[in-house]
Amino acid sequence: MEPIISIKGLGKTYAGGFTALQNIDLEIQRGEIFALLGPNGAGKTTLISIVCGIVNPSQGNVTVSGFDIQRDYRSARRAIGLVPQEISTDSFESVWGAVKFSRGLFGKPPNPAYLEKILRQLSLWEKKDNKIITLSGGMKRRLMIAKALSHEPSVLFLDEPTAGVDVELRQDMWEMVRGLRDSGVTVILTTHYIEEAEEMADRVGVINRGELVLVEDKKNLMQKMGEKELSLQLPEPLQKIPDSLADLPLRLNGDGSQLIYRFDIKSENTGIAEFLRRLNSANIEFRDLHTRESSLEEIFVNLVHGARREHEKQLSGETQE
Ligand SMILES: Nc1ncnc2c1ncn2[C@@H]1O[C@H](COP(=O)(O)OP(=O)(O)OP(=O)(O)O)[C@@H](O)[C@H]1O
Repeated sequence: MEPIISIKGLGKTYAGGFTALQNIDLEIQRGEIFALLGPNGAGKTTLISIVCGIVNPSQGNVTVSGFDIQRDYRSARRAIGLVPQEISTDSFESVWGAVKFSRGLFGKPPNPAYLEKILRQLSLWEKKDNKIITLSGGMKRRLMIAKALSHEPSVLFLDEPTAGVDVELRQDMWEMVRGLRDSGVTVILTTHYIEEAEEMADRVGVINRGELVLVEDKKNLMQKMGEKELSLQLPEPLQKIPDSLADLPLRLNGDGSQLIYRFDIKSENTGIAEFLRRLNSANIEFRDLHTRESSLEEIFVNLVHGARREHEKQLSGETQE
C-alpha cells in the first residue's frame, strides 16, 4: 500500500546557516501511530513544520496523501490535522463555535453530525456550549485535538501531546489517541516521554542532531536492542560478588539482597544455565528470581549517547588533522 506520508532526501538549513535536518528519508504507513523521539533541538518540530507547510525545506520532497507539499500545498495541508504544543484559542468562543470555525477555515461544507462525533469521542460533547475559558487544561488540550480533526484529516500530528499533563490525564490521552487510530486516523507524535512511545507507538523514529538515526518497529526495537536482566532474590545479602563469579556480567543491588545477571536477548547462548550451575558450586542460594527487559528509555539513552560519542570522536579526529 502507498504510504500516507513519503519524505525523501529532506534537508533544512535555516537562514542563519544552521542545518537543522539532513538527508531524512521516511515513510509513514496509513493507520499507524508513529512516535518521533529526540532530545531538545534535535529537529522534530522542524520536520513536522515542513510536512505541514509551515517551514520550507532546503532540499528534498515530501508528499502527503500523494500530494506534494509544495506543488499541491492546499491539498496536502487539507489531509493534515496539526495539534501544536501551545494551546491557542479564542477564550470567549464556545467549544462548538471553535470546531465549526476550524472546519470552515479549510473550506469544508458544514457537517454537524461529524463534529458531534469527534466531540463525543473526545468527551467534550457535554461542554459544547461552554466558553473555552471555562474549560480545564485537559479539556482545552482535547479541544485542540477536536479543532485539528474538524476538517476530517487523514493524518494527525501531535506535538508533545502530554507535556505538563498529569499522569491520569496522560493515560486518558493515550486511550483517546488509540481510539483515533482505530477509527482510521494516522497519528504522528513527538514526545519527550519515552514511556509514551513505549505505550502507544507502532513504530518509533529517533532523530538526533538533525539526522534520523533509527526507524524501527517498536517491538523489534525493544527485542533487537534490548538486554535482559535476571534478578535473584538472595536469602542472605552478599557484601560483594564472590571471586569465583567475578568474570560474569553480574552486579549487586544497593543492599546486596539481589544478584543481577545481565544477558543479551539476541544471543543464542544466554549463559543462564552456566550461571546457575556456578552459583550452585559457589553455594549461593536464592529465594526467587525474575527477568526484566531494558526499557525503551534505556535503549534511547544508549542510542543518543552512542551517537554523541561517535560525533565527538569525529570532531576530535577532524581537529587533529
Ligand atoms: N527559525 C529558526 N532559525 C534558526 N534556527 C532554528 C529555527 N528554528 C529552529 N532552529 C534550530 O533548529 C534546531 C532544531 O529545532 P527544533 O525546534 O526542530 O527541535 P526539536 O527537536 O523540536 O526540539 P524540542 O524538543 O526542544 O522542541 C535547533 O537547534 C533550533 O535552535
